Order: sequence, then structure tokens, then C-alpha cells
Amino acid sequence: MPSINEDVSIGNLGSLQTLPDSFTWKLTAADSILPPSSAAVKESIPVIDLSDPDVTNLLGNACKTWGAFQIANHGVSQSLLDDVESLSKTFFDMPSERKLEAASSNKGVSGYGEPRISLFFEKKMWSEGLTIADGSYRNQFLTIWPRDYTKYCGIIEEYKGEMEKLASRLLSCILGSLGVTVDDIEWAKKTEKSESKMGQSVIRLNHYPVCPEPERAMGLAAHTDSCLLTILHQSNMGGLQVFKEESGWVTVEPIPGVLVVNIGDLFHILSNGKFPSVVHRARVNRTKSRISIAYLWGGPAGEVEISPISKIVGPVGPCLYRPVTWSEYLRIKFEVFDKALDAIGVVNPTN
Ligand SMILES: O=C(O)CCC(=O)C(=O)O
Ligand SMILES: [Fe+2]
Repeated sequence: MPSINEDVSIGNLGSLQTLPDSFTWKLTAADSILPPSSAAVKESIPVIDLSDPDVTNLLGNACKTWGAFQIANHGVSQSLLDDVESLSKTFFDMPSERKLEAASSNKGVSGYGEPRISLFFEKKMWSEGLTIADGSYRNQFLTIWPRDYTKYCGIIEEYKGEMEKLASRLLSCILGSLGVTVDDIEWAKKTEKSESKMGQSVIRLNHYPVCPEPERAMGLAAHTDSCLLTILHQSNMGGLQVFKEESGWVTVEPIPGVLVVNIGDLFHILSNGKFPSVVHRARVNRTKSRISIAYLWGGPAGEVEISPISKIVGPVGPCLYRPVTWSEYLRIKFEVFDKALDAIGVVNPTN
């Protein structure tokens, strides 16, 4: 059994019988709430059927109220969701040394490692992840899975393609709820017309191993996503919680085949602050491990700036943010973390 002060490898967390000090969080009672019981009032983010005739309003309300929702009838096949989940499981089940062969380099985002936001927290998080941000995953897959390389690359490609389609569909619908269309946003219009790729995205496979003391551990600490929106597939194990001012931490119960969508910081900017970018986190479990697959959609490719949609900015709602590209925003986020939106805020005269 590892001693409390031993330097622990994140690839073996699931085998630990005690919670090392470096992974022990000081949480208040309100903060330590674990799934499935969440907020005192049992509530959760809305589940929206994408084939509902009222889908635009439903999405708009969910974005305004929660900055998050779940979607059914999204068109992504269950077999693809199962495939990407089992790919993740196959990877995380490997011995630590094998996983480390896919370790992310110092500078790069892609690869295996602890959550990138770990930098901003004193205590370590009870999770490991594989980030697929560019084509370098192909080399990593070749090293890890020389025989099944083509199959696994195919699953990732297909998943990316499906998520990209779904993300653009959600963008159109959500814009509709703001009374605008893709034609009101230069980059969105261009990508739709030319049918060029919507561009930048990151897939993050997350694994939360079983934990001897889930009450005092944190799978993934509270954060907002930096992208436009995130589409998350969670396995049948709960753990995701979203924060709502009036209710505190609210658990997002997994529903088979249903995907979770989070509004990210860039959509908050696009909506000129109308949609909150939801603060969320992941808790862990004593007896069951959990996998989640996050597709973080950054929006337009290249150095395209995102700014509040001019049509919704007016005398009653002055422009709150300056234009920013996703890559610039990411740089700011990884300097100042939860102050990133403030850092690009525009100070408006008070009258
Ligand atoms: O695992 C989860 O439920 C949340 C994952 C997440 O928030 C992320 O990858 O950004
Ligand atoms: Fe997230």
C-alpha cells in the first residue's frame, strides 16, 4: 500500500487504498456534496428532445437559465458512443507505463496526462485523461495500438465528424433563440456557405478511477470550458455537477444515449453575456469508475475573432467583451484561469 506522502502516479490511482494527502481536498459541507444526492431541491438541467417543434425556445431558455442542458434525439448513433467509450476504457485499463507512452509533451495540449487545469489548484485531481487536439493522436495510437491503429483512428475521425455536425446544428438553433441566424455572424456564414470545416475542436477522454474517499477527493475541479460549447458523453455513472447560484451543486444524472451540452466562455462572449458559461466539476465514486468523453468545440478555424454578435448589442446592452480568437483566449485562460472573461471585458461608461 503506498504511503501517504508517496509521489503517486495518476495512471494507478484506482489501485490506491488510501487517499494521499496531495489528493485530499478541504471541502465545506455545501461543497462536498456527492452524486446522486445533489442540491437540497432536487432539480436538474433540462433534457431537450432535438426533434421537438419548440426546440429553439427550449434551448434558449436552458442556455439563459443554466448554461447547460441534455439532448435526446441528437442523431449520433448509440454504437458510435459505445465505440468511443470502449476505446477510452481500453486505453485507461492499460498499465501506467503504456499510457505514459502517449504522455503530452511539456508544451503540447495533446496526449495523456492530468487535467490541464491542475496548474491552478493546490491539490491533485482524481482523474487521468487523453486529449486529442490535433493529428498527433495518430502517432500515439500507432505506438499504443499497433494492431488496432486503423480501427481506433477511424472511431475518433467518425466521432469528430458527428460532433462537428451536431455542434453546428446546435449553434444555428441557439442563435435562433437570440433572434439571429448564422448569416449575422461573418465566420459562421462563411463556414456554412463554403461547407468548410468548422475548425477547431478538442476531444478529451476523461477517466475517474474508483476512490477510497470520494467525499474528500475531486475528479475535476470547478471550471468553465473555454470553447464555444462542449458536448459531453458520460458513461452510465454519474459524477458531473453544474453550479447554479440559487441551488449550489446540481448533479447531472446520466441518461442512456443522452448527451450533455455546456455553454463555454466563447459562447458567453458571443451572446454578450446573455448565456452563462456554466461552472461545472466532476466528483468520483468509491465503487465504480467513470468515463466521460468531452468534445470541446472552439468554433471557426484559423485566426478568426469571436465577438458579441452586433445585432444583439445595442444601447440597452452595451458590448461587454472585446473580440478574441480561441487560441488567444486559451492563452489568457491559462494565465489567469477564472479571471479570463474579466481580462477581455470592455469597460463601458455607466450612462
Ligand atoms: O467528466 C465530466 O463529467 C466533465 C468533464 C469536463 O468538464 C471537461 O472535460 O471539461
Ligand atoms: Fe469542462
